[in-house]
Amino acid sequence: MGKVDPAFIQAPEHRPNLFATQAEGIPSIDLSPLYTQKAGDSDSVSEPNSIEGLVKEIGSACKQWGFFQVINHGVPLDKRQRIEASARQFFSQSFEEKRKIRRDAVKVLGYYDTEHTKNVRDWKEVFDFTVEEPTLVPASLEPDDKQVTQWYNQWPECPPDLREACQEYAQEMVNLANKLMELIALSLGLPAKRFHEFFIDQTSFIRLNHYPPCPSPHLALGVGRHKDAGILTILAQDDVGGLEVKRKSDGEWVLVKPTPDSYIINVGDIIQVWSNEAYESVEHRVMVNSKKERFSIPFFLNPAHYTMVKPLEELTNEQEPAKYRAYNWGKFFTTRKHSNFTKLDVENVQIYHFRVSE
Ligand SMILES: O=C(O)CCC(=O)C(=O)O
Ligand SMILES: [Fe+2]
Repeated sequence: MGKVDPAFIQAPEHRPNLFATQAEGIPSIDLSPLYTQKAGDSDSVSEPNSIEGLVKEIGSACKQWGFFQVINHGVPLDKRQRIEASARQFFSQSFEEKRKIRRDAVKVLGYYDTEHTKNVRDWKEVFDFTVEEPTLVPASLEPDDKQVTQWYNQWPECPPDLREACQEYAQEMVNLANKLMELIALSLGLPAKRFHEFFIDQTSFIRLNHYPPCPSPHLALGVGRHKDAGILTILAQDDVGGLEVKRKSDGEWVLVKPTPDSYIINVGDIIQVWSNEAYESVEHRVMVNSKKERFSIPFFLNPAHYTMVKPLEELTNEQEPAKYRAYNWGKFFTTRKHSNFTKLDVENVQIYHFRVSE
């Protein structure tokens, strides 16, 4: 990636303001109440008294921002440092080396540097792997085709410990996601374990992102504006910064300042549908800069391919009817994966296509 190819250039209204002043940022939530419960309770957040405050904080962050940051989250720092170091080593190799595990139309996991968000190319290179090996997904995009296929990860030869670092880290992410989903369930007035079934046969994946320095950071974006399609995202960003969130209160883009050893959490489209819009998935994007490269690692929590996503019955009634028709996650997910890979002339599939008009 040298000179800026026109494929990377954003329309004027979507270009970043590199000099935006620092405004009020996303809430920071301390998860230590989860880990200071009496013995025997440490794996569950179903003990209401000790975590009531935490549930309230999570609920209001989901409502007001759709984004928050967590500290004292219980993920060991050495696991994070190990995957971050492996990611750096992997991306520092030659393109010839990286392309050995390049994604193609059949093998959808692995390395690639040509992702498009809303049909503009992103200034980044990535490595994707799924948490479940193999991951089951629909074999075709055809709505009526019920055949299933398996996705396998592609691991690089070098660095040799990348695979283990990724697998260990993935386990930590699943555990943290489980705890966060219990808190989110409680915040919606649901039983803590309401979302447990959606961890079975999950299609979750992790992406190692590398944003190289860009000669024209005012024209391009590391990732164009978008919402995350899944349930929940847990993001580790390095100390460079660049992630911006569209603030719900006024539509301003605000920078998420890096905090060491914290994770950024955001609600995805599926929580928006399940909660019947009590919580909304919020737009975000990534700025790049001309001097520093940046690394980030999002974990995308996704349900099983056979999940029919629709507003939860407990959260709908005659006064609050379901705002969405049910859609099949597997078809939605594979359609998205396919269309981010191939530049399309039409808009990507979006949840509002399933929105019931009022
Ligand atoms: O790199 C980041 O900070 C965020 C990346 C992101 O939003 C995504 O990959 O969906
Ligand atoms: Fe995202």
